[in-house]
Amino acid sequence: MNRTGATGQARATEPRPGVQAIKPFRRLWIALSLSSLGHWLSVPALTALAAALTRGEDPATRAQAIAGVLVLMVLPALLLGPLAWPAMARIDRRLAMAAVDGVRFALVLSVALVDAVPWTLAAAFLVAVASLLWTPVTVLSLPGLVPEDRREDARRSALRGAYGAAPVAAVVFALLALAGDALLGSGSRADLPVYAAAVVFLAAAGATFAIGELPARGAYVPGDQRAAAVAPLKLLFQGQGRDQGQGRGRSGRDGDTGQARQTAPDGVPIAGAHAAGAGPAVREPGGAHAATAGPVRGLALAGMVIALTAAAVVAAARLYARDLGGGDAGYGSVLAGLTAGAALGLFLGPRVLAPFSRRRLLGLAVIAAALALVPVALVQNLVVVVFLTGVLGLAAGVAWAVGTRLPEDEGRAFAYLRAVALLTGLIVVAVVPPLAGLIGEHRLTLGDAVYDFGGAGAALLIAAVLAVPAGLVAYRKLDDRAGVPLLPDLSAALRGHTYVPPEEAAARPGVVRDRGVFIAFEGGEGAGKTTQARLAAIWLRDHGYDVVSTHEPGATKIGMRLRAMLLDQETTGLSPRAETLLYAADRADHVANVILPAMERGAIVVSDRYVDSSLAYQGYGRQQDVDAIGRVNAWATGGLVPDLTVLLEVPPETGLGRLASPADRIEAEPHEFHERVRQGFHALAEAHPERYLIVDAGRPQAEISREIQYRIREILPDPVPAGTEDVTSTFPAIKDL
Ligand SMILES: Nc1ncnc2c1ncn2[C@@H]1O[C@H](COP(=O)(O)OP(=O)(O)O)[C@@H](O)[C@H]1O
Ligand SMILES: Cc1cn([C@H]2C[C@H](O)[C@@H](COP(=O)(O)OP(=O)(O)O)O2)c(=O)[nH]c1=O
Repeated sequence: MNRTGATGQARATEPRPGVQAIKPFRRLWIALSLSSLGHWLSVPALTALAAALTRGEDPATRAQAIAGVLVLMVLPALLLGPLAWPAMARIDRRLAMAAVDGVRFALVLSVALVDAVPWTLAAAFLVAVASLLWTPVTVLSLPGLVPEDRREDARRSALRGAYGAAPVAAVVFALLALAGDALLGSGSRADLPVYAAAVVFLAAAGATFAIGELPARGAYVPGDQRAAAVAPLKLLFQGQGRDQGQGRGRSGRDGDTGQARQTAPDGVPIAGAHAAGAGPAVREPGGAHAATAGPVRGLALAGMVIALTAAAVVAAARLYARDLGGGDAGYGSVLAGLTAGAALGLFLGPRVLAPFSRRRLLGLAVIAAALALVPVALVQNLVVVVFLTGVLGLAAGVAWAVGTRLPEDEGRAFAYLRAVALLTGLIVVAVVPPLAGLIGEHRLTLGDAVYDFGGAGAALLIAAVLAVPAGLVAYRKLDDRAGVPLLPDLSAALRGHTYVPPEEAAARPGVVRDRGVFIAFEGGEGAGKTTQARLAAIWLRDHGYDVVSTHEPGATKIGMRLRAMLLDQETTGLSPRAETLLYAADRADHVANVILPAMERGAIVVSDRYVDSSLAYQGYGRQQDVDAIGRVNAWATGGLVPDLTVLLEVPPETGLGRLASPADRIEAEPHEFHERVRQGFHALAEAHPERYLIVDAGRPQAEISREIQYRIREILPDPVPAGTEDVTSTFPAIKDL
């Protein structure tokens, strides 16, 4: 923590007003969030109504009614998801969504009035179909509402609205059930939450209508939203391995975005956080290729376990809460525990144990979710069950966030994980309630001890018995640090660094990590790297540090010759691999002859560009294998990773517009190239927020350098007294170099 009370990226965007300040976006956000709230509320409301309508019937009929509602609410995402995209591109989205939410209002209201199971089931299906439309509406509308450099923030904010509505809905449902019980007698008004869901949909329709400025149509390029519109069943049928094989070369359109996607409540992705590109910290040779069968199967198993545990809880919750004496309020509380835990897990996932292997973390989170299901099934106390489902949700949320960002899968991990999870979820919600009904209630007597258990608890236990070994196998298959003991690895990660087994450390004499500090400045052309690197160096020197300012390419004698070859417009036909190796050669020389000697004597090294430039330009920009480039560079540098990388972000047109001198070979690349580079840098930084500072470099130089000074102070050997930046920010801004 620092004086601004935030870390990394949060601080970087702090001085800017939130994306919610953009009025049309705020209106879209409100409408989307209300609509999501209606969706999430209608899940327990319709399930509880189905349960109430079959109250007098045998347990099997009851279980089928509950399973029916849940199955019909999952089915559309599995079958119809991709169809929503072209549909939403062609019509007036604002009016369509207002109408759709109006229809959902009428549907849900009619369910409460008709009071019949078949109509409840039909409405559940139709409500879920309508939910599919919101994601394409949001994604397709953003370009018209939000400037390009805020779009990522906007997507994330939309995601938070859509996901965050789930725990809110569960709490609202529980409160309504409680209120219904208190005011009208126990269990008498199962339709109260249904009316509430109808009202929320009506409000959503009104809010959608009020958006006003939503761009009417257009902005749909079939190729662009390709990953978002993948048909889950097709993906499963074809198999991830084949898809990956096709995508690996990052050639053509296939690997162009490098984005992972996240879902809205309907399970359809909102193009979301970038896939975490392999940063320079690629240290584990085994972890780089996911195209091999083991990790793919591991990912599939992980998706199955996440869905198995979470869907089992959702499916059993109504019956289980009743068995534990909690009724609908208890049902809502269990769902609230699960969804709040999951929301927290999704938020923490990318941040948790940052130096720890992501694949190991995914495996561990999956095992944790599976293990949490055991006490959920066995403990006969509703309060404890709510708490434990929160733990389960947390583990599942972390697993989901980590699994969908696995860099090696080139953005496909999300679509695949989602497809596996949807199918598993569908099967689980179809099977668990009938299984619970089939098992029925039993009493175990062991001596004096009596243990009552209901079918729901037993069904959950069966799910746990399946999930735990599946989780263990998933961990085994995902583990990219097999042979590295888990406990020291975890404890090193808790202390903020990556565990290096003693043998490996001995074999890496070149890397000096306990002396000196290494800071890299990265970003696109004209972002201000040179300016800010120099300002930072001046500031550090002013505080008595031994500072070595350096840059890439061309900081050594050989490097200068390589630089001339690399940047000369006359150099034509240089193959991307040769270009990569020349930059890596320059870097190897740079590390060996400039950076390491400086660090050995305890200096602070400030470098204008480092490994990330190769990952972003040669990897993302030239659409080469980012992992392979990471490995080449890890070898070239002996694994030296900066303590801090300052990423200066500006749209390419702004940065290129700042440059006065004629374009060099790389600057002369087309706009799409520079856009890919920018996205690449962003993905790299997002993958390791703990050692990046992302700065909006469109602001005045002094403001930027102050922000950088705050962050650098955190990693300096001796703290620079707070307040010095106020003095040093008056440094004359360094003009062009
Ligand atoms: N924050 C800023 N706002 C406006 N212009 C800037 C800013 N930072 C740097 N510049 C100017 O932009 C140009 C490129 O800056 P430079 O530091 O050389 O970028 P880079 O090293 O990233 O290519 C220079 O003329 C510099 O004075
Ligand atoms: C270090 C590095 C630079 N580059 C490119 C980016 C720049 O266009 C060029 C470096 O030129 P330079 O004149 O140093 O540009 P800048 O002031 O923007 O840093 O080389 C790579 O493509 N890969 C790399 O690994």
